[in-house]
Amino acid sequence: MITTVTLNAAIDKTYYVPLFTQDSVMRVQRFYAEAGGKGINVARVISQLGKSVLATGFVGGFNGRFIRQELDRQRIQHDFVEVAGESRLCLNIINESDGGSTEILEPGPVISDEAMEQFGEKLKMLAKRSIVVCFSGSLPAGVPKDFYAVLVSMAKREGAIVLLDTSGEALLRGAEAAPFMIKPNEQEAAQLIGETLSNGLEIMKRLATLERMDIPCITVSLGSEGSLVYFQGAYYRVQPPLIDAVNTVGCGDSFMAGMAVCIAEGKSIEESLSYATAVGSANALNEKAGYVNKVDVDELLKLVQIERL
Ligand SMILES: Nc1ncnc2c1ncn2[C@@H]1O[C@H](COP(=O)(O)OP(=O)(O)OP(=O)(O)O)[C@@H](O)[C@H]1O
Ligand SMILES: O=P(O)(O)OC[C@@]1(O)O[C@H](CO)[C@@H](O)[C@@H]1O
Repeated sequence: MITTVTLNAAIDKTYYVPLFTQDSVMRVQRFYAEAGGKGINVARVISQLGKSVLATGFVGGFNGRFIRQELDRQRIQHDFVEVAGESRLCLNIINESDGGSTEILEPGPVISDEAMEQFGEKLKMLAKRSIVVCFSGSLPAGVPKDFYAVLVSMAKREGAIVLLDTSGEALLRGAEAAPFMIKPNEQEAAQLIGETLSNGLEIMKRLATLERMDIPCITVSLGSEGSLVYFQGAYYRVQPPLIDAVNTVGCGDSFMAGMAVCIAEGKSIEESLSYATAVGSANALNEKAGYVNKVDVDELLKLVQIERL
């Protein structure tokens, strides 16, 4: 089984407006409301790829009930810790005139010590049954900055392969617990090494050789440019096909879903990266965030290019 963890779950609302203009009244043409937050997106995409997955984390309030109901409707197994307060609402406004996207993300509920303890117990039990545990997204308020580091170590002790996709200090601290894979974007990678380098490959190489970083797989994702990857001493560049992107929010989560599926099935790094790249690109073809069509994935996979550097 694959388990995905979303500590800061959300209702993701995607608004399509003809022209996004600041300081104006805008009428929404089409909109979607989905169970979201990065780990939940990962779970949904894994399920759309036809694989078994369970989503866990914290949910609360009316929004939390909506999230559980949506997961039930989509037949995705879940086991969340209920918390006081409301799970957040995250807005993604797509400007149809140029395809640009503006995200407005609420902070989410404050997590109590008791809820954190309860979650730790749940995670131990789930990680024991999981081949892969994938942690994704920002930390909610109340949670210590090293919470991912604690959870990553816990899941590893239970025998799971751990993937971590987060940012800022949560990533800096979480990376120290040596998950199997991290997926920073270029800016986050630069933050990890503590300096700005203009060349993606330079960033990648510096990152991979940091002594405190004992991570077998580091993927620096570059949007439509694909990704630069370090895996056990080797470097790769992966190039997605050229597509007409509709909504790129959730591409990173879809990439993580592809990696989780392949790692759980023991696929080679080349196969895993190619597949994950196709899954990431397939998400961009969809109006909803964290949604893929398996037929698109299979077609795009034929066009992904991977080279060992
Ligand atoms: N416009 C695009 N065209 C083709 N493939 C894309 C595009 N955008 C993203 N992808 C694919 O998805 C992968 C992950 O995307 P990206 O680098 O945008 O992740 P991210 O910044 O973590 O996204 P998010 O946080 O919104 O989920 C890329 O490496 C690439 O393979
Ligand atoms: O605040 P976080 O957890 O970093 O990001 C949350 C979020 O922007 O990420 C997803 C897209 O990747 C959206 O579903 C969600 O709203």
